[in-house]
Amino acid sequence: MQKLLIEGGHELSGEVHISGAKNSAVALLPAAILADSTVTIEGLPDISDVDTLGQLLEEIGGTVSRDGQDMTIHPEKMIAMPLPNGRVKKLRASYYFMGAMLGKFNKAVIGLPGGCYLGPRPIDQHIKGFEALGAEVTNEQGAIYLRAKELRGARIYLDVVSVGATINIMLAAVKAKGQTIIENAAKEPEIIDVATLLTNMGAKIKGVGTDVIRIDGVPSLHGCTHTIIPDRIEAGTYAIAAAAMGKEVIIDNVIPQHMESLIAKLREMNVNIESHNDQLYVARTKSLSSVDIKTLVYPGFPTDLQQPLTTLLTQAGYSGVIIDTIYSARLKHIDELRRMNAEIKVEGGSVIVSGPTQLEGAKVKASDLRAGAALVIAGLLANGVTEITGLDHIDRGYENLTDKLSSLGATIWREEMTESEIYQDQNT
Ligand SMILES: CC(=O)N[C@H]1[C@@H](OP(=O)(O)OP(=O)(O)OC[C@H]2O[C@@H](n3ccc(=O)[nH]c3=O)[C@H](O)[C@@H]2O)O[C@H](CO)[C@@H](O)[C@@H]1O
Ligand SMILES: C=C(OP(=O)(O)O)C(=O)O
Repeated sequence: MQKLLIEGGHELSGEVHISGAKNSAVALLPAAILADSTVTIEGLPDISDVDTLGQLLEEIGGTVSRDGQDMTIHPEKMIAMPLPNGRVKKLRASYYFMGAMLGKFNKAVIGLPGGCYLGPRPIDQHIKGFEALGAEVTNEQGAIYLRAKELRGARIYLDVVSVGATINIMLAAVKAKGQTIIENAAKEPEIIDVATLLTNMGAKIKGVGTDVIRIDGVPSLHGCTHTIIPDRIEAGTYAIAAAAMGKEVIIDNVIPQHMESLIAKLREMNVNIESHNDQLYVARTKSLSSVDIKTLVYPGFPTDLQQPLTTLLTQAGYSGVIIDTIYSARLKHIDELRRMNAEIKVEGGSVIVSGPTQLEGAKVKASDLRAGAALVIAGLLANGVTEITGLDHIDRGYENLTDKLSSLGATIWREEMTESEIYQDQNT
């Protein structure tokens, strides 16, 4: 087990290349199950979620080969292997095996997913969708059992705008008989990416990127090659790091239109940020202004950048208020930031961050992926050395974080933990 060490106070400059989007990757790979022939996904990020999904595809009989950022999946010999336990618990997106296997085999057994703890993360809307398509769904000892004689298109209104439910219902519906209409669908760019793959596989999908998606079922889907979109959350994390410590940072391989809410907020904070083609240019300014932030579904401010932005707000004058309307309990970074001298209060559903504050290096723990990102940015800002544990979370979503930040001039490295450090870490 390793820990991450950061000696703070070093300016960032240079160029960082953004990897493929985690939240697309984790849906594109299960989507390959639906094809009858070979699917290649190009530009995948080198993160543990992708490794785990590759292994799960092999568990159900797929042949999977990896060539750098590309993964080729041969689905011909896949079977409806039950996956009630094991790897499915390591990540959130294993829930996409429900929709994809139901769509392909009319049955699936998938253990309830893991992933970041952000407060309760129900999947009732996914299940409502599967049932509307004709599946019988039961929860037996922590695994979801899905069975259908045949899937038939249906009109499904999502009570909550959900990325996972929108994609999962698309996966289950693309081969169902007749038309499926998803109303109050989510509009995230990753959903469009998945629909693009499915369309290239032969699916008939209209309206993606709006809140009504229409799917006309087709009897079979074929293989294809698909290139993933860049990760707007990884790009946003580097943009926030550059706003904190950047002399001049170029963030390469981004779609700026996917990042408008963040760019607007950073400008409101007085950060120097410009976009040009597929690059962002970011530099810190002498004084940052506080802003208030409310996370919303896309195109609103993403909940996945709420925690990193909290760190930046500790550097801004006066007080900024953050309200996470998607995951109100996504707050586990706060105590850790307080250990580093941050002044943060939680009142009702509001997080009030005061600043500017000189952060101090400390031993802290990443309780989830973006809490980890928030702590890394705090480490870049802090006096002295910050030690971060809980790297398994960070490794789920950030490719080569240490190398990417080192190449920008950060002093950051990983070290093996001693047995007593591991013991202490596991008991705190
Ligand atoms: C793998 C992946 O893509 N993860 C992303 C995805 O998670 P995920 O797909 O799990 O998040 P959702 O969009 O489904 O969740 C949005 C909100 O809907 C609620 N909800 C969701 C489903 C459901 O059946 N019932 C229900 O009540 C959730 O509790 C949450 O409050 O979108 C989140 C919101 O942008 C991001 O933080 C995650 O990074
Ligand atoms: C919450 C996240 O991921 P997951 O849904 O995979 O847990 C995230 O990417 O910030």
